[in-house]
Amino acid sequence: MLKIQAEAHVPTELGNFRIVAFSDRDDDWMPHMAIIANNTDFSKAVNVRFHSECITGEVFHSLKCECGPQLDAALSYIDKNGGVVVYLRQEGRNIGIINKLKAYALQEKGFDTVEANLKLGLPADGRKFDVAIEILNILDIKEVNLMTNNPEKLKYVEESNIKLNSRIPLQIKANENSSSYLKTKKEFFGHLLNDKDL
Ligand SMILES: Nc1nc2c(ncn2[C@@H]2O[C@H](COP(=O)(O)OP(=O)(O)OP(=O)(O)O)[C@@H](O)[C@H]2O)c(=O)[nH]1
Ligand SMILES: [Zn+2]
Repeated sequence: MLKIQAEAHVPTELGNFRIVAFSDRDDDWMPHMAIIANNTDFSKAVNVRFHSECITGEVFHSLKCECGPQLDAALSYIDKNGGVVVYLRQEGRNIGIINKLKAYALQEKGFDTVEANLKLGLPADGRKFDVAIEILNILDIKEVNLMTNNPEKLKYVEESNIKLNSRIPLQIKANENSSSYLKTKKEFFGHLLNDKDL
């Protein structure tokens, strides 16, 4: 059963957070995590982001996607307004970093982000967000303002026991590398993105 395995306070450049690791195993090297701002008021709707891991964007500052700036924006937002980032170990929309790099290699040949996954025999998006809902329940969060542009994440909350109070858009302006990736997100996945920043 998923449970809190460890937690500690960590000061960061973007704020002081409590970082909590969740797993059903105490020897899990890749646990899901919650990054919780100190000033979070759990008696009101909590600002929450479900964020899927992207090592290329968040650690290596890749310009192919907007995951790094989105994560930083979400952390800065919760530092100011209270809230929780649920960091999910779903690298590459849950196909893993090896397959994501294979997909990137196909993208170099002209396939878009969805076509590349499909050509590898993998789903366009292999994620489920039940585990994020489970984590909110463990944290006893009853109502959320969800920081996302992804309608699928909103649907998971709407269909859960947690109340969706509002959506907080989290759109990062495209650069020349990320523009086609973001356009595919809007066209294929129906992401709620403003055209002017694509
Ligand atoms: N397979 C694949 N995954 C990618 C690619 N680019 C980024 N990703 C992954 O896409 C995921 C993006 O996660 P999120 O930012 O949480 O989710 P999102 O669906 O974009 O929704 P919001 O950001 O909430 O609007 C991460 O797991 C990235 O590793 C790609 O070209 N191919
Ligand atoms: Zn990314």
